Amino acid sequence: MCFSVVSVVLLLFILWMLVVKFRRQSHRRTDGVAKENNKPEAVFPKLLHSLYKLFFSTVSPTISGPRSLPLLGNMLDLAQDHLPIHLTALAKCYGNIYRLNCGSTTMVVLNNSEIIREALVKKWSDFAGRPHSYTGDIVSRGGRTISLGDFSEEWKAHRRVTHSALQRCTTDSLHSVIEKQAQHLCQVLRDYSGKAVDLSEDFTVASSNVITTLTFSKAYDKSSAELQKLQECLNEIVSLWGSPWISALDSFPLLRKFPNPPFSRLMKEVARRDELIGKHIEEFKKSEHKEGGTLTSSLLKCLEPQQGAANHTTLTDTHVHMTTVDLLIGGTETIAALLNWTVAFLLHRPEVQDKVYEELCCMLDVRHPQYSDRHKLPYLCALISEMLRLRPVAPLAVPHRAIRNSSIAGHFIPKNTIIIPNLYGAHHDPEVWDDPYSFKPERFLEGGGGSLRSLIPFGGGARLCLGEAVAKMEMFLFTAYLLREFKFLPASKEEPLPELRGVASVVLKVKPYTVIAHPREQ
Ligand code: HEM
Repeated sequence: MCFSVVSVVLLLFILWMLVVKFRRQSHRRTDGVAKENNKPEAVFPKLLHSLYKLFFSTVSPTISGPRSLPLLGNMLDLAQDHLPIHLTALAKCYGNIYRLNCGSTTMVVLNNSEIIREALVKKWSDFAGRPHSYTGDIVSRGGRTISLGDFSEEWKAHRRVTHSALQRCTTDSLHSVIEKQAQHLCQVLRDYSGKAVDLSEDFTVASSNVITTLTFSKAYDKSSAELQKLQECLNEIVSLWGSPWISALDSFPLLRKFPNPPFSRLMKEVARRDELIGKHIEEFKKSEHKEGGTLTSSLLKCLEPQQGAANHTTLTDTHVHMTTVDLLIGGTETIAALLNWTVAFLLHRPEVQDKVYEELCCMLDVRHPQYSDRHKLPYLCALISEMLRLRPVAPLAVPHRAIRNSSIAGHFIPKNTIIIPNLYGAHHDPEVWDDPYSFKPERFLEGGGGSLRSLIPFGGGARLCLGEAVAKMEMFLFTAYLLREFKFLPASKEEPLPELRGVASVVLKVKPYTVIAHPREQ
C-alpha cells in the first residue's frame, strides 16, 4: 500500500517535471520546425514517447528478463550487494542473454563466452561504444579517459597513441620494473618475520609502483603520504562510482535535484585526484626524466606539433592527464586484487603452493624467474589462468553501448542498448566448465579440460583491456617470486580461512584477511 502511494506520487512528480521540461524546450526554439512543435499537441507525443521509453523496453521482445517494476524498472536487481553472482543466478532463469530496465535505459546482459565474443569481438564495430552518463562524464572529464570515452575519432587516436607508448615501455623496461617491485615486495614480506598480516596494501603498493615507474619513473614507499593520498582518492572514486546512490543519478535525472552526500563526496574526490595527478605531471615536465623513455614522455611528445605534419593529433594535455588516471585505476587495484585472491585460495588448497614451488625449483634451480620461463612452468600458468577464471577482477567488464542497430545470438539489439558482458557468469558456466565453482588449476594442464578460448577476463575486440600484456607479465612474475620465496600459512588455527565470495564493485575483491608469509628454505 505504502509502496503504491510512493509510486503514484513519484509518477505524478515525473509527469509534472516532463511537462515543465518540454514547455521550456518548446519556448526556447525559434526555427520553423520548432515553431511547429510549439503547438501544445506536438509536446504531448514527445511526452508520451518519453513515458513509453520509461516503461517499455525497445529490445527484441524475444529477449526475456526479470519483471520490471513501474518506474523502478530492475533497479532492485542492479542494487544487489554481489551483482555478478546475482546476474549469474538470473541467467539460470532467463538464459544466457536477458534484458534489464533501468529508468529509460535498456540493458542486455550476456552470460556466456560465445555470446560475449560475438558482441565484443565478431561485431566489435557495432558494440564498441560506451554509455553516455552524467556521472561517467564527471569522473572522466567529459569522456576523455580511454575506459569511459565513447567510440570516436578522438578516442581512437587516444587509445592508439597510449597503446603504442605502452608497447614501447613493455619491450624496453617493463620486465625490469616488475622484477624490482617483486624483489622489493619479497623483502617487505620477509621483514614481517612470520607475523600474521593483511597483505592487501603491500600488493597495492607493488602494482601501483609498476604503473608510476612506467609513467613518471617514480616509485613510492608504503609509508609515503603522497602515495597514500593518491590511492585513497582513486579507491574512493571507484567505490563511490560503483555505488547505487551514484548510478541512480544516471537513470533517474530527477534525483540530481536532491541533495546526495555520496555524490558530493565523489565530486570532491575527483577534484582532489585532478589536483594530485596535475601536480605529478607538472613535476615530471620539469624533471630530468622528461626526455626519457617513460610513457608520459612518449605521450607528451605526441602533443608537440611535428614538422610538416598538419594537425597530426587531436589530443591535449587533458588526454595525457586522463591516461595516467586510466592506467593507475586499471593497473593497480586489478593486479592487487588478483594477488590477494591467489593467496586466499592457496590457503584453502595448500598443496597447490607446494606443487608450484617444486616446479619453480626444478625448472629454475636457484635462478630468478623470467617471463620467458612461462612455457617451462605449466602449473604456475595453470594457477594464474584458474584465478583469472574464478575471480575475474573486472567481473562485469565495463558496459558497452550499441552504436548502431545490430543483433546478438539472433536477437535484435537497437542502437544505444547497453551491453553488460558478465565475465563472472561466463567463467562459471556449467556448460563449459566442469565443476565451475571449484578451485582447480589442474583443469588448465594438458588434458585437464579447461578451455583457454572460453577464458575472457580481459574482455575483447576494440575495447580489449589496454593493460593485458602488462597484467600478464605482472601476474606471472609477482606470483613466481612470491611462491618461490614463501609458503603462505593461515593466521592461526582458530581463525577461519578467508571467505571466498568477496565484495563486488567495479573490481571484485576478497574480504580483508590476515596471513603468515613463511620464508621457504632456499
Ligand atoms: C588482471 C588484471 C586485469 C584485468 C582482469 C583487466 C580486465 C579488464 C576488462 C575486463 C576491461 C574492460 C574490457 C571491455 O570493456 O570489454 C578492461 C579495460 C581496461 N583496462 Fe584492464 N584489466 C587488468 C589490468 C589492467 C592493467 C594492468 C592496466 C593498465 C596498465 C589496465 C588498463 C585498462 C584500460 C585502460 C581499460 C579500458 C580499455 C578501453 O576501454 O578501451 N588493465 N580491463
